[in-house]
Amino acid sequence: MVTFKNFFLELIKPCNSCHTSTPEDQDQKEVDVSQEQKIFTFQTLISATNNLENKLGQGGFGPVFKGKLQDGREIAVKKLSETSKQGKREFTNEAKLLACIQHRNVVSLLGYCAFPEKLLVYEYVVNESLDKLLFKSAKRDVLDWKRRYSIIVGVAQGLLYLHEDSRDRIIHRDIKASNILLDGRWRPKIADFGMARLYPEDKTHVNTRVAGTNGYMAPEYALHGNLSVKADVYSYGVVVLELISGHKNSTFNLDPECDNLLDWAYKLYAKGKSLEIMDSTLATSADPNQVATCVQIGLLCTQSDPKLRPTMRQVVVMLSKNGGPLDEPTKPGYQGFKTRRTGRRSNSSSSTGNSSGTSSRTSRSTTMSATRAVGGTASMWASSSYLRRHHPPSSSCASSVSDPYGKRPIEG
Ligand SMILES: Nc1ncnc2c1ncn2[C@@H]1O[C@H](COP(=O)(O)OP(=O)(O)OP(=O)(O)O)[C@@H](O)[C@H]1O
Repeated sequence: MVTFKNFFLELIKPCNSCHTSTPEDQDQKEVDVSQEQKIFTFQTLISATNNLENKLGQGGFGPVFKGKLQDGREIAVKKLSETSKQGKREFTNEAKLLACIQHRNVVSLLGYCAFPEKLLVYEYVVNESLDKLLFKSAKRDVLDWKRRYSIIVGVAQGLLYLHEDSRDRIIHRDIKASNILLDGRWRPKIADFGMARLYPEDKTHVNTRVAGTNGYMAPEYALHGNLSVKADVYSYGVVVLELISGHKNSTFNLDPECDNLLDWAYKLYAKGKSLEIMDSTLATSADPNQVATCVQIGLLCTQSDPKLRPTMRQVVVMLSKNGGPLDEPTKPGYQGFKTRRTGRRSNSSSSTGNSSGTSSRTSRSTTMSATRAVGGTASMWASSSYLRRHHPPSSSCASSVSDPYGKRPIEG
């Protein structure tokens, strides 16, 4: 049996010699050479975190603590909660994927401790997560338009790297404001790879069990478990609209006619009033053309049909000065979904080796996640009588319903 320690050794050694091709990545590599991922002793991390005292937050698989290594580097330490069964798998998944990733818009994994506690050690990202500033803080105005725009661009570049330019092609599956950390220069770093999936180059999508967070999950993924890079594009679009408006999609309640932030943004866009979704704290800093472009990009990314959504490469081009005219977005949400959902989901394109047994498990997982995982219009369809009729909850899913973090286990 491969021990946890051996697992990491096998994993990390070859990745330290990963080759990168672009000059930008080579810059990054110089930094990484001096900060190789390593095995930390439990004692080192206990001292560094002052006995796991300074808690930064609580994630799906355990608490995160702030610490400082003897060499002065600040760290964030994620501890696998003993009670978390799904956490063990997410924990290993996160380490495995992050060990091979090097990009300025993706958080760096510095190392780990396997015994007696399982701990992952990251660079500490000083301004912590975007959600804390955007939704929970009176300090929202520190995020002026220039910063928000650079977050929009940086997250797009990080996702493009994951989808197309990293050694393994990766779908993050849980892009949301709390998984975007901001460094001292307000540059975004994508974090939390517990649920990320590799996907084969020759497949456009895979069928999988659903895992994700309320308000950010693409409809085809939440309902059918159809996972492709376009699920991340959708979540990215939600984050873009949240950044512009300062409102959280899943708790949006500004307009009784609109089920969620996406509907509201589309309604105003269709009336030629996109700028009205803008957070009032941006009034003095905003560049109206950029804001309008970003609203349109957010709406293009959250279109119900994944084929209509742009790729992250196209988003990066749209955000560049030479982006040119943008397409007209179609309505976000579940438009067109009712008709596609009438048949049983086909597994023909699955590359995950789903047996029929897995398939029915996928269907049940999908139901439960969708019921509590998508906001606004999405929750309308997710919790609709249609969904209950076609995907009745099963006892095997019941335990997941009580998961306070809205996460679902990933398959092996
Ligand atoms: N490297 C880091 N630097 C600074 N703060 C961090 C770092 N990693 C995590 N945090 C803080 O710890 C909190 C918990 O992180 P974690 O990724 O475990 O969970 P989450 O994304 O908030 O929730 P969930 O696991 O349900 O998605 C984050 O919201 C963030 O504020």
